[in-house]
Amino acid sequence: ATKMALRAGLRSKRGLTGVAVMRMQSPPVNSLNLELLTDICIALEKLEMDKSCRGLIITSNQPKVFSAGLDILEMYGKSPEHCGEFWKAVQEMWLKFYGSNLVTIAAINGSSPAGGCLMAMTCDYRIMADNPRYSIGLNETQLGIVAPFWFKDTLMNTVGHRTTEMALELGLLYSPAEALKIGMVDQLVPEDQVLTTATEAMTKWLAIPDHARQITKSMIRKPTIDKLMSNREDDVKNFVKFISKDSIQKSLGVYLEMLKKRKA
Ligand SMILES: CCCCCCCC/C=C\CC(=O)SCCNC(=O)CCNC(=O)[C@H](O)C(C)(C)COP(=O)(O)OP(=O)(O)OC[C@H]1O[C@@H](n2cnc3c(N)ncnc32)[C@H](O)[C@@H]1OP(=O)(O)O
Repeated sequence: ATKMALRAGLRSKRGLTGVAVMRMQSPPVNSLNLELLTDICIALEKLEMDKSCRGLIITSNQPKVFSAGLDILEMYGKSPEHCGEFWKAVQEMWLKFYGSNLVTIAAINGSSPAGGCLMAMTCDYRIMADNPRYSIGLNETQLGIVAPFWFKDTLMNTVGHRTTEMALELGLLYSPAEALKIGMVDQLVPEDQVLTTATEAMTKWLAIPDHARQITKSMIRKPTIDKLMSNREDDVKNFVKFISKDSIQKSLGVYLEMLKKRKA
């Protein structure tokens, strides 16, 4: 069953209050299915309304994985209606995180491909475990699918135009060191220090008056958010049309098989 442990009002050794820690706990790999996406959105909505909460750290309770990205099983062999509902939930998660008034920090304690990378990139700051076995990036083309414009925009806003061309067209997954180099993540630390470092970084961000930081964040991100807001329905239709194609379903099937074989 999907579970998401949520601990609001974290009190660290340094006495940091008003910071919630969201720990994704959906075994085995925190793939973003409809249930987990809905849980995350509801939790974030509650925190946004809680006046005592100023910051959110999102991390994983699963070993070795932050999030495996969108749950492929939500897009493979499902009805167009189901795919549409699923895509609305993905949009909702992105809109809520990218437009959040809270300081959001991703404590990336494992691999974070595709939708997992997207989720991390919606945050204000990213700290990743310095483990060369982990990877992060938007690898959609490797699955034979196309990252939609708002995935592309989020990446471009984070790493710039040229790096986005290379990263997206080739579907590159980066090691933590490479991700740091291109600016996909902001800091690398030993695995056991990811959460404490996130808490330290949060202190710095919370030293800025909320209203000034929030208005500045909105000024920078609003055009990207507005672009999806004014195209939400078309984006859902495009997704359903694209994902329902026989050729795309076949690619997803082959990819799922590959994941299973790799394990064997
Ligand atoms: C015009 C508009 C068009 C729009 C087009 C659509 C755009 C879609 C956008 C985004 C797409 C995505 O996010 S797709 C998801 C992409 N994710 C990946 O490619 C990651 C795949 N997973 C891995 O690489 C690895 O699992 C891992 C590195 C994350 C972890 O490795 P580990 O060795 O720890 O675990 P396993 O590989 O053994 O996996 C365990 C178990 O989980 C299944 N699994 C893994 N990832 C997914 C997933 N994303 N969805 C569903 N299921 C997943 C894997 O098959 C194993 O299952 P079994 O135990 O049954 O074998």
